[in-house]
Amino acid sequence: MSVFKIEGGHQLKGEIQAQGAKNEALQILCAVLLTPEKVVIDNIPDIVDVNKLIELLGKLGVKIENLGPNKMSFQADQVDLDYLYSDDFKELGKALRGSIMMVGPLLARFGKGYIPKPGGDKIGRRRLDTHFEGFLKLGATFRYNKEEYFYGVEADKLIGTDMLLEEASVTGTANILMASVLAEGITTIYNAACEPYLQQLCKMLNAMGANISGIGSNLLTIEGVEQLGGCEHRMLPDMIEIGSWIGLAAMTKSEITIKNVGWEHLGIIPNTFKRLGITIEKRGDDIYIPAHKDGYEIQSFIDGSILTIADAPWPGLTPDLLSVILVVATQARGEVLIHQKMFESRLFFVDKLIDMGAKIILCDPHRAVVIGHDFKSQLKATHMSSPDIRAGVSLLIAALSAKGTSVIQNIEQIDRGYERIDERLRAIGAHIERVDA
Ligand SMILES: CC(=O)N[C@H]1[C@@H](OP(=O)(O)OP(=O)(O)OC[C@H]2O[C@@H](n3ccc(=O)[nH]c3=O)[C@H](O)[C@@H]2O)O[C@H](CO)[C@@H](O)[C@@H]1O
Ligand SMILES: C=C(OP(=O)(O)O)C(=O)O
Repeated sequence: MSVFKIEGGHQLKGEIQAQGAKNEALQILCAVLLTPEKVVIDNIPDIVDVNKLIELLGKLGVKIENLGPNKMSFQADQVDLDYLYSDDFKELGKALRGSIMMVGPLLARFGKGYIPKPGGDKIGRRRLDTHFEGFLKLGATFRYNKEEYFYGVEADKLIGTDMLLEEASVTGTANILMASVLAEGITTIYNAACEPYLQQLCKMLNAMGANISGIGSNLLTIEGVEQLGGCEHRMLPDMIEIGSWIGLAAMTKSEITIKNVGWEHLGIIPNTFKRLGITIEKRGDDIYIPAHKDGYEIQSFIDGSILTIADAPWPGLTPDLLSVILVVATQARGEVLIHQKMFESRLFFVDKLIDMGAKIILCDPHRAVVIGHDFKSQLKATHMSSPDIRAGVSLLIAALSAKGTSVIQNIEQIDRGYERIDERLRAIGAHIERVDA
């Protein structure tokens, strides 16, 4: 097993290109199961979770061709449904969160979809009720094997209906949407999640011949069609990675340009970093972050009270950036309350930051107050383990800004979502090595 060895305290400089979006990729790749025709996908991030899903598709019989860097074609014309009953599927299927989104397409096209309880980050309860309630509404039957943690849905035919989701679940909306595009009649999904990931999925499905309206809103209307065809699709840049690089630049006082970010899809993210006092310049489709030589100052609310940064379903702030925002605040001038509303175990990594000398009070599992050092005191290097993908990258950012050499274990968590992170960071001057432990 490898670890990252990081010598902190160096300024970085240069350009970094954002990879394709992980969470979009997981949806888009599942959608290839909806058609026997060829689907060409570009800007696929070369990361562990995505590669595992591609492996799963391959084992299901999907023909996969490499068409160049980050570009592949997929053809699901000979799907081997027997694979769904294999032990191999039970093992591989539970290795990532995104595999759950194979259920909707399989149910819609083949009348059955099975999946072991999916993995993903251990960041609190991650229920799947929204997914299965949606399938039930479309007419499917549901069974769950408690011993094996194995879920299954079956239906001879899906019938469109109106549904109001209990919560705007990202993967839940994608799953139900992919089932309903081939259902008979009209389906409406209200309280639908509408992240750019989902907008992209809707656009792709329409390019395949689906009839979805309301894209980008929380009310999707889907007129079912009998079959879908092939298409070409290009993934957006990963907004979570972009946010991570903004945080990295500020915290290491580095001048960094993030190339081709897809500004119009970043929502509230740039403004949230501006709230922390970080200067973000739009240069064409790039983000330019100057070196923050004099630090950065957290804004207060208009009435002078302490700023709160909280997550919310899109177009609110994605919960996946709160860990990065928290770590960046540890060197800001001022204080902020970080409120992680969605997940109850995502803030525990702050213990490590406190060990490194950060001033943080964990008020409860959802809220932490951060009092910034204004660079008057550097964080101290330490040994730490990456608990989840975003806490992992946040600890990595902390280590790059800290004094001395840190070691991060369990870096598979970071590799789940960040493509060749060590190599790309070295290219802009980071002192980071992947070493065998
Ligand atoms: C593979 C993938 O795409 N993963 C993302 C997806 O996970 P995922 O789709 O699993 O997450 P969900 O959107 O279903 O829900 C996330 C959590 O937020 C809670 N919740 C959700 C909606 C809501 O309106 N209120 C609410 O409290 C849920 O109960 C759950 O605890 O969306 C999450 C929320 O953006 C992200 O953190 C994950 O990176
Ligand atoms: C929580 C995340 O991923 P997953 O849903 O795949 O665990 C994430 O990307 O931050």
